[in-house]
Amino acid sequence: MNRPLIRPLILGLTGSIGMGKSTVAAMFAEAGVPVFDADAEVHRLQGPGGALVPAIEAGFPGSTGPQGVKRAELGATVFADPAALARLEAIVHPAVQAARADFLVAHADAPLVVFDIPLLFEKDLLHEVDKVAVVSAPADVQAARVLARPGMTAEKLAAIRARQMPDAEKRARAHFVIATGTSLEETRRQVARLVEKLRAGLASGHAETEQA
Ligand SMILES: CC(C)(COP(=O)(O)OP(=O)(O)OC[C@H]1O[C@@H](n2cnc3c(N)ncnc32)[C@H](O)[C@@H]1O)[C@@H](O)C(=O)NCCC(=O)NCCS
Ligand SMILES: Nc1ncnc2c1ncn2[C@@H]1O[C@H](COP(=O)(O)OP(=O)(O)OP(=O)(O)O)[C@@H](O)[C@H]1O
Repeated sequence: MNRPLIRPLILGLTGSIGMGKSTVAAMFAEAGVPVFDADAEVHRLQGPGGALVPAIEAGFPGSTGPQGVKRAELGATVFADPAALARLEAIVHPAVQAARADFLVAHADAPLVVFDIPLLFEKDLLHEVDKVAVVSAPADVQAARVLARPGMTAEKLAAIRARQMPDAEKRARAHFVIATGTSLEETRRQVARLVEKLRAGLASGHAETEQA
């Protein structure tokens, strides 16, 4: 990716389904840190009039309509067929990467930015970031949060978990772990401490694992 010579420190934020990544990303934004939301970007690119709609229609005829990509239908196709998923990713990922590069240029003066990337580890995107923070909560808390969502079932959750790297492995690979099984206030304090530390340039260059 083309980066400006002087650029912000890039903190990759990731975590498995229901771990609280979106909530924590909002806490970084509240603390004044620019946040790039990969999922939101994909939704924009695939939404009504989205830049990727024609290419996705060409690759997957019938998968789009006036509202852009019919995500649930396309998901049913590609999640059952790894070759189809790879074809979709080959359309989507370069566009997201370009949007990230633009975001970095737009925030070149910030000391710190966050790239919120749900599948950071799974899609091998470590080279896009300088440090990685993983949001994590106990498995029972994760399951309770996800199963409370409309339309979610234990079977769907199991299928999604099977496509994601286990939480313990993510934590082992992270530079920082942000615990979200606690109160929102405690998590907000962890985020504030981490922001302060990274902004101050105190984070060592080592791949240490620590609580934020
Ligand atoms: C296939 C699509 C349209 C389905 O959309 P839908 O809203 O139904 O599902 P959603 O995006 O919420 O994904 C559901 C779950 O599937 C998993 N998942 C999504 N994309 C991928 C992928 N490329 N590889 C593996 N798992 C994936 C995630 O763990 C997620 O929790 C959409 O997921 C998509 O366009 N994926 C390809 C782009 C991509 O890689 N996105 C990930 C963020 S960059
Ligand atoms: N300490 C905490 N930190 C973060 N979230 C918390 C905390 N305590 C409770 N929650 C709740 O847990 C839920 C987490 O949902 P959120 O959408 O942030 O997760 P996510 O990991 O982004 O999910 P997904 O990957 O499925 O999009 C929210 O309803 C949030 O209010």
